[in-house]
Amino acid sequence: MIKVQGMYKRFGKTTALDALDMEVPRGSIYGLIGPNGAGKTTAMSILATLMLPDGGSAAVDGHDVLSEPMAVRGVIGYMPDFFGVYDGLKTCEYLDFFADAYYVPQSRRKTLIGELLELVNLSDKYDSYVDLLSRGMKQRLALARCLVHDPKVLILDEPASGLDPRARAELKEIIKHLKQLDKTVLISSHILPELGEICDQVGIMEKGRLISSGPVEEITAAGRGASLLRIQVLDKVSGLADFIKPRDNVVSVEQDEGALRVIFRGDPQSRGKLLRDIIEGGWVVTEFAEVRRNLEEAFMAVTGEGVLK
Ligand SMILES: Nc1ncnc2c1ncn2[C@@H]1O[C@H](COP(=O)(O)OP(=O)(O)OP(=O)(O)O)[C@@H](O)[C@H]1O
Repeated sequence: MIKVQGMYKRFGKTTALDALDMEVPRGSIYGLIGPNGAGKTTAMSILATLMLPDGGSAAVDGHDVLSEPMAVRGVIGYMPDFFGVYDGLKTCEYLDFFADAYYVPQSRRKTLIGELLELVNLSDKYDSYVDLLSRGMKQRLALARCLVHDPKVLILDEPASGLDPRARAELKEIIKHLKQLDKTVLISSHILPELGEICDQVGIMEKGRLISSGPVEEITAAGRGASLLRIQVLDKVSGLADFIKPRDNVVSVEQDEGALRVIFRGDPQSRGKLLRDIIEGGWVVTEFAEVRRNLEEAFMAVTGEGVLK
């Protein structure tokens, strides 16, 4: 549904997108994950036809973003990371305004607005002023606004940012519902474990490139050949952490109660060598196993990032 090929974008000396390639399958919920400044917003703005790339190409539902921007706008609903609502407008008027902007006939608007407010759990706010809604409600209203023209694709830039856990959970449920309505959803976020739960596919972005992508299970299982090992020994655990840290192929070592969680980027032979070295170092090994990582750990293994928002 979305295809980006070799896309470049520079702002002065900053390269925001550096030959970005990305494919979002039709009907999927695709999570775009990356640290601040990775280029997520830039990529989404270009797909939303609000910014021109310096090179490369992108198409949404077969429409080229450069040569057919109006066709692209017809098939997408875009929710930016920061948006305003208008003072003195009621929720129903706000949606009516956007439905009008998308040429929805007046005769259909009242029913449509009722349906959209129901979809985003705001039916009881029909007559409320939009600037008085809570942040979570404004976020849901913005999502409803993206849907007035029944687009096939939704491009949501950090929709969960700044929301409390309950509001995030509500948003997640709505996004899952959108999938049932056959929408394709491209969503960016820093809230990695949550994205893992709702996304079918994930792309990990760093420095303007997609450095890893695929089904969530694949990314969490194998992020670029890195694996998560759980190592348990009878005693001297902290000594073992110091012993392992400087070794080849070791990305990070964390002590988790009595065990070590080691992100290791090496082939089975080098993993075997690590085990042999530990035993020869005098430790009694009671567990040495690969465990499934959550999305956050996969992200860190792939990007080598230690700090996340
Ligand atoms: N209008 C602009 N002018 C100058 N530099 C920009 C502009 N927009 C983005 N950049 C730079 O391009 C890079 C990518 O920014 P972008 O906002 O796309 O990243 P992001 O992944 O969305 O980050 P965040 O998670 O913080 O929103 C950053 O280095 C940013 O400073």
